[in-house]
Amino acid sequence: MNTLLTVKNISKTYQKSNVKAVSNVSFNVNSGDIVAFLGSNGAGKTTTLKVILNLVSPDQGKIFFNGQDVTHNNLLLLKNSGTLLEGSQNMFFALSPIENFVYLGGQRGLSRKDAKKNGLAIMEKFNLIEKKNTPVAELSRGMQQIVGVCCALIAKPKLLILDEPTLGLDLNSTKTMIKMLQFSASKGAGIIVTTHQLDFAQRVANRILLINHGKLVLSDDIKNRLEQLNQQTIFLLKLSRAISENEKDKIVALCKLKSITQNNYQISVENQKDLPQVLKILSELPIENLQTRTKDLNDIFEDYARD
Ligand SMILES: Nc1ncnc2c1ncn2[C@@H]1O[C@H](COP(=O)(O)OP(=O)(O)OP(=O)(O)O)[C@@H](O)[C@H]1O
Repeated sequence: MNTLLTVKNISKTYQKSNVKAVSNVSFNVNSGDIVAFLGSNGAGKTTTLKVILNLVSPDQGKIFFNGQDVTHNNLLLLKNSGTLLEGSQNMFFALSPIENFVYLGGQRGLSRKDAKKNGLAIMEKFNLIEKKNTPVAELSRGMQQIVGVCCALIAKPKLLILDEPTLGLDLNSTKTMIKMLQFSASKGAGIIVTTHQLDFAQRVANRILLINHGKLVLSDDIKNRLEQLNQQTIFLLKLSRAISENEKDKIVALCKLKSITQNNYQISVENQKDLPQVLKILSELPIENLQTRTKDLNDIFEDYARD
């Protein structure tokens, strides 16, 4: 798959607040990629997206689209991308979804007929077709979000940049969103999606970018990273009493022990050869409940998005 977007060494300090929001960030988005761009509040995700879209000018670094430098002249990027940015509206609230599709589709070179057809086909998938003539201002927040995503997808762009597209969406709409994004990626689109919903990120994306205090701290294939993490065995234990100091010493000599709540513990066995010995220690504890669990994106996030 070819590289659609290259972000190279971008940095941005906001003069007003003197905050270094983005620090030397680099990554690629390939055709067919769904990249989950994750990080805590204020980590620098939106600023990075705004630099890509030339809405914020970087202090250093370059943006390339299809190999062409679009850092300061992003017409090519805008022509080939669909965006949904947090807090800024990519549609007109006084207009209905259909009117927005026709206007925004027209800007992207679509005929009225095709703009309507594309927009309504997406609304239908979200079961929202009966609202096609209702002004966007009169829709619920979740519905507005869906119409925003329809507008971003209207011209079947090569690059999709979606800032928190699942904000306010119910379970069914989130599932539809996952299917739509995966369908677009299967047709060759490259997608960057920011979200705080890690289960959504894990279900939709094939790659993860994690930013912390403006610095990219992880860029990896999600499956690979989870497979690596799940070489470990994790036990969740509920005991009838607290672990004694002596028991604690035996456990931490072999594995990691984390106290969750009173009498509830998590034990992570990193080395499989230690498992028989760990099981022996566990068999001597007053266990009320024992579960094993696999690691997920929450664990990656906890490891990398610390202060
Ligand atoms: N226009 C601005 N002027 C000054 N500082 C800003 C501006 N926009 C963002 N910042 C600061 O830059 C940092 C990064 O903000 P940004 O919006 O990029 O984070 P984010 O990762 O998108 O956060 P969230 O998940 O909360 O949306 C924050 O400390 C924020 O206060």
